[in-house]
Amino acid sequence: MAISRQAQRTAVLLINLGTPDAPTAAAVKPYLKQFLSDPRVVEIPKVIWWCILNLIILPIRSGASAKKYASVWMPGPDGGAPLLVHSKNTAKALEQKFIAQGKDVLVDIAMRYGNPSMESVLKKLEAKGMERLLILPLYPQYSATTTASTFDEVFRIVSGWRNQPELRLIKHYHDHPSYINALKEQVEWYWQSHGRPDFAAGDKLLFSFHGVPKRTLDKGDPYHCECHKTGRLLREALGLNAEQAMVTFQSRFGKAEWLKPYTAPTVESLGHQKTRRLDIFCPGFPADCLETLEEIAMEVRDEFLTAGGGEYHYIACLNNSPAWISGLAEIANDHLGGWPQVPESEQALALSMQRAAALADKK
Ligand SMILES: C=CC1=C(C)c2cc3[nH]c(cc4nc(cc5[nH]c(cc1n2)c(C)c5CCC(=O)O)C(CCC(=O)O)=C4C)c(C)c3C=C
Ligand SMILES: [Fe+2]
Ligand SMILES: [Fe+2]
Repeated sequence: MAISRQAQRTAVLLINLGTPDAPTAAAVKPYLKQFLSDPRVVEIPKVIWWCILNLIILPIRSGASAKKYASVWMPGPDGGAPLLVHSKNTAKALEQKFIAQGKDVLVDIAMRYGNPSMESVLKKLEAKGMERLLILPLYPQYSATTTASTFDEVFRIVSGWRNQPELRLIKHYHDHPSYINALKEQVEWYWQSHGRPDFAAGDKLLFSFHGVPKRTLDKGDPYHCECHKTGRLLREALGLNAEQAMVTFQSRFGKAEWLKPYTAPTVESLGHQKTRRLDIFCPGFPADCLETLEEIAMEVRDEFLTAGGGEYHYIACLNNSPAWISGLAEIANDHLGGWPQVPESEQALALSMQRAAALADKK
């Protein structure tokens, strides 16, 4: 099919990790298989890992994970996997933000694993006349396991195209003032309605980031440093010290050593110490997902309470918070600068079509 390039449009593509299509073992299995077969994610020799994955992990984990997904699945016609629902809402809100700023930018969301696949969304954008493409991974901290894998997949897909778009990539924004400000506002917004912890009385705030194997740090992956920088900047923005607000790493997978301190044992030990109140926030996850809603808000909560801890407060991820949507627009705008603008008449036409489509969506 011949695709019109007359529109010369710029697109911002948000990319998140991915999630199964349904909370069932049958749907979780292919998603996990695609995810865990990525050599950027699991760096174990191919043949050995193929056997472990297909003969042990997938048969056992698919069913167990499906039950966990079922416990957080969002109901209703706009429901589904939380990661997808929140990421889609973020893309819609960002598109609205650009329209309000008078910018003609296409915005969409794709998943690295599962659906909507990066390939299908890129094809859709190509059909809409995309000529310039900004990749914005929903990973504020760079890691080869996530960001690099996403970039690899973009290159792989467009390498097959005859007419390629101009391409820009956002590597990280772990210390971007707009991101830090959105995190700070999210924590303070929670405290406005649930009271602020009494840090002088020993209450704690914990920043839990997704873990990665320690050997990735030894090999030079900057993820660990970037998580700590985010943690420090957020702590300073909230006026707290390193004892009051700690950084930990969650979601350990397998037997190898991962980044420490681990979230669950830290929380358990705070429970044993009879910590009066523990607030926990996941700054590295822009969207709530299985790892935050099930692991942190349910499993780790139980461990804290069982160990003898007092109040446990889970602070939701940024999701669609106004400060985050403004922050994302600023992060994107920093990288869109200098790209040729479409002629004004074309831009006005594209914008009015976009507005009409947005209005039709609302109805
Ligand atoms: C080898 C294993 C894994 C690495 C390395 C890893 C890195 C990593 N992951 C995220 C973000 C997310 N991970 C999520 C789920 C998830 N992660 C792993 C394993 C590794 N992650 C597994 C097996 C799963 C699936 C769930 C399970 O079966 O327990 C999610 C949530 C997905 C959802 O559907 O809600 C996110 C988000 C980051 C940021 C990261 C490295 C920096
Ligand atoms: Fe993960
Ligand atoms: Fe988990």
